[in-house]
Amino acid sequence: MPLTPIALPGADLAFDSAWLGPARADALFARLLAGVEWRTHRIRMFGREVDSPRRSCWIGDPGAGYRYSGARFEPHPWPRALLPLRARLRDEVGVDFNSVLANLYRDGSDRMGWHSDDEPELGPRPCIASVSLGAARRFLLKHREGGERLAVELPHGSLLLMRGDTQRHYRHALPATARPLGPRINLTFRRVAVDR
Ligand SMILES: O=C(O)CCC(=O)C(=O)O
Ligand SMILES: [Fe+2]
Repeated sequence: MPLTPIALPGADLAFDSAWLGPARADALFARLLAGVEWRTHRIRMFGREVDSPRRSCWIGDPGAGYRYSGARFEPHPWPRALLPLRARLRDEVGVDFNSVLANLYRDGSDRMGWHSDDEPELGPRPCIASVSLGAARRFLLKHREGGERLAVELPHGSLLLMRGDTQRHYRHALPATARPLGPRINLTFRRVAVDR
């Protein structure tokens, strides 16, 4: 299936609901679930440090680190299973992503609050490629000032691209759901400035 634009004023979104076929998506999900060093990260909420309501792992090239509470952390090395995705995204999207934030939502109560991916090391108009595996969840976007809102269901094997001014104008979130759901893995491929 091709990447298809999703119309949303001030954003630049493209979506493929079946970027990975079911067999590939199943295999990748199983390998990442078992093979990634999933950890509960500490995040700042309302000025306090709390456990994030999900498991995560930063993955990337040496030096493509991430900043947290003033410190810079080295990412985990790329699992072999992710290298074909990186190469395919380079070909199809034209971006050589050098890092990935992997998130594991163990069930419907795991979630991610409203935020923009607007860290300075991503640059002013970042391209972020979001691959989803496992249970389908609702992804929300909300304009910072205007009333525009969008909900997209992200199924197993889907790819959502956020480009251009999307992060500048919009926040996004993955809300909890009361529906009984199995685990979901999300991979956000990013290109960060390398600290060398
Ligand atoms: O799980 C998702 O679909 C969103 C993840 C996200 O927004 C992020 O990693 O910054
Ligand atoms: Fe995000």
